[in-house]
Amino acid sequence: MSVAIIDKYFPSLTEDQVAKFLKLEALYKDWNSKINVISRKDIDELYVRHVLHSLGIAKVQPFLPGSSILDVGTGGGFPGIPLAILFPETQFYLIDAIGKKITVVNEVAQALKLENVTAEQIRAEKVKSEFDFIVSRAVTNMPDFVKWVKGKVKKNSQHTLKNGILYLKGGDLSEELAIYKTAKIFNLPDYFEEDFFETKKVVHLPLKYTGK
Ligand SMILES: C[S@@+](CC[C@H](N)C(=O)[O-])C[C@H]1O[C@@H](n2cnc3c(N)ncnc32)[C@H](O)[C@@H]1O
Repeated sequence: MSVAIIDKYFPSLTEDQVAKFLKLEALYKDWNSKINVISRKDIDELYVRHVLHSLGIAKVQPFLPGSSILDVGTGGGFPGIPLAILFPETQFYLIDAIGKKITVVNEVAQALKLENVTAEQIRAEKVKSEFDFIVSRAVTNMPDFVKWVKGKVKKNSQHTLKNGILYLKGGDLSEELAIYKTAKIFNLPDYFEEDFFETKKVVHLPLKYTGK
């Protein structure tokens, strides 16, 4: 399936954004042959399985210009790169524990002239700054994730949600979140279970992490 599928769900893209999305396929096919960042069986479905899936976050939370987003465990740049194309005036900080993956992210960001992307090899636990939002996809279970990102969401964000994490993940989230019912870390049941666009996957997006 081609880049046209993005236009179906995001019809107001500029020519520059369409051109950037279009370039992703060749870039990732080339980089994936050198450093494996996307599973081989998925690379032909890049736009649906990776790009649109990442953009599911935009459906729930459009980011404001000037806001800052941390992408934890970005791998080859998901969801950070597609979101950075969609929100060119939002600053994205993409991190991963593995240096080779950050090499791919930097090369892709440079090829696309994405000036709103900074990428670094660093473990999530070591990040010191605070962000308006933390995004992530398929990295770890919720309890570990919460430990890593605790204290990294701004208390007074300009966003209506105030602060939050948007984590695309599968698995039985109700079980993983059960321990938070008493801790009140999440305002349950404030999380989404949706089949975004044509990804044919149910993903969970926990919202309104209170950061306490
Ligand atoms: C399954 S991959 C997912 C990559 C990407 N988010 C995606 O959806 O394609 C998980 C990634 O998380 C990274 N990771 C695991 N633990 C991490 C940590 N503590 N800090 C930063 N990155 C981590 C791994 O190196 C790996 O690249």
